Amino acid sequence: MLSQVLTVAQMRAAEQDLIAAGTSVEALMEKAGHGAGAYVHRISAGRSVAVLCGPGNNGGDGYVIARHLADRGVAVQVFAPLPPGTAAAAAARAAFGGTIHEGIPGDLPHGEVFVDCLFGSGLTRALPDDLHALLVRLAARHHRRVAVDLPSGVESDSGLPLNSALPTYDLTISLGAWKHAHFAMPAAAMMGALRLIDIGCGAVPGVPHVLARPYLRAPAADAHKYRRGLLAIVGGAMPGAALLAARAAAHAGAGYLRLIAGAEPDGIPADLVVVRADPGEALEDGRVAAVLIGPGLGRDEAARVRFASVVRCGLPTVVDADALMILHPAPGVGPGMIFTPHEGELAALERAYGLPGIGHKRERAVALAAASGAVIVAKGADSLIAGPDGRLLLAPRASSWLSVAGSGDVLAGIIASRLAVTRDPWTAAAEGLWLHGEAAARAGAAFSATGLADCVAPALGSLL
Ligand SMILES: NC(=O)C1=CN([C@@H]2O[C@H](COP(=O)(O)OP(=O)(O)OC[C@H]3O[C@@H](n4cnc5c(N)ncnc54)[C@H](OP(=O)(O)O)[C@@H]3O)[C@@H](O)[C@H]2O)[C@@H](O)CC1
Ligand SMILES: Nc1ncnc2c1ncn2[C@@H]1O[C@H](COP(=O)(O)OP(=O)(O)O)[C@@H](O)[C@H]1O
Ligand SMILES: [K+]
Repeated sequence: MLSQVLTVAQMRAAEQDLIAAGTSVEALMEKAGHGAGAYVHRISAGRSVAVLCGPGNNGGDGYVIARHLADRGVAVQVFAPLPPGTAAAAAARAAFGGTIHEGIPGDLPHGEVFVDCLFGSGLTRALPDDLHALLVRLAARHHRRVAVDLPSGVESDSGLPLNSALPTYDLTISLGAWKHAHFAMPAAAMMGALRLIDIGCGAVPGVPHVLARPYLRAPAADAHKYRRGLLAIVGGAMPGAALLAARAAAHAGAGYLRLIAGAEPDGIPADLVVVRADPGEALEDGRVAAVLIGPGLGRDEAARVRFASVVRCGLPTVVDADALMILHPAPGVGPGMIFTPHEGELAALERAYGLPGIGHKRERAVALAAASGAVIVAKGADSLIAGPDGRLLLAPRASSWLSVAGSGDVLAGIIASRLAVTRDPWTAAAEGLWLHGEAAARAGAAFSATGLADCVAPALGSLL
């Protein structure tokens, strides 16, 4: 329930449910403000705090936070360019009783922590110039910046900034539930670390969730290599990418890896079995649990023939890279498969399936999943997973060092390995994407794709 991601309308409905069940808006604001205030208190470590309060209930949270800090002896100043416009915010302001700077002051303090409670989910349009300037100036005069619920000026449902030159934050404290902006670019990049305050919202059926740490098990006591999963990687014109995917797959759980080579690979690792046969024949082995095709495949006629052989075998398949660019809707293409497009490949798939390609990334991925029957792992700085049944998982921000050539091949190898183990596309996509992010966190800075692949086993080990 605490992993659910809500739109503004769903958040309002969830709050209305709480109010209907007997909790007042003031009580919800108190809970939210106390939770957020505790984080700000910890960050301030006793040093001065400036809270910018807007006219709505986000501003109301700000007054509760200010009171929480003042009660603990923190020097806190409130900036309130507009008077409270809701009863709950007015009551919270009255209860604060400390220094409030009204209007737009000329002189602003320098201090340790700035708390942005100007606007939250009620933002309906770009900030007017005077409020925008006040926000930017206050943010610039403080070392640490905290956004409450959302950075002001960010649209909650889209993650789009409605003003240019908005501040960035060290911490964003979401209230009640996650919002889409917390996971969508470009907003997610402005927010710093993310924390959530539980105010008791119930589970909303059918909404997206945040990708969670999976539960994995070591192989069963009586496991053998085939039972753990035989993954066949269908290579093509450029063998390096398939070898990289294989290196990652080897560390992600599959018991046996077989490369059905196209071009002759150099430097084959000793633990990789290379088969030089037509994929159609090679995949007839009834022990193959899953297939990966795409990394280094090429896009020529030979690539199309190899892809057609994979489709005919009807096995659970990860379709990546070049294979996504030559793919067309056909019997056997989609159901039981995982497509792993980056933005360019997503656009190509939308053209292939006659989709308009409009709306939020999450809506485009859900539409492609429904049209194709495949599980879609839409990659990028805001990766997500969409299922043909409409399910959606949003990945927490991963290391930006993943923006290195070959990290997509590593992801494809990990997901394919999990597919060989689990035989379930949805589970494999979720486990694989999580392992990729965790491997990147362990790889540190400036890693190569090979270095990333070598961190997959420790990432997996951390889940056992
Ligand atoms: N409800 C609950 O139970 C709980 C809610 N909680 C908190 O409430 C927040 C949502 O509160 P909210 O709906 O009052 O919205 P908020 O973002 O404070 O401001 C909206 C006001 O600003 C105005 N306005 C909008 N855009 C503008 C602009 N660009 N420039 C100028 N004005 C603009 C708009 O009026 P308008 O002019 O559009 O009619 C309206 O007056 C949420 O983020 C969370 O922090 C928590 O306490 C938990 C319990
Ligand atoms: N800035 C970023 N932050 C987080 N993850 C990123 C970022 N840039 C790229 N990635 C991830 O790295 C991988 C890149 O894959 P892809 O675009 O296919 O690259 P390649 O083809 O070079 O392997 C994807 O999993 C993507 O989600
Ligand atoms: K805010």
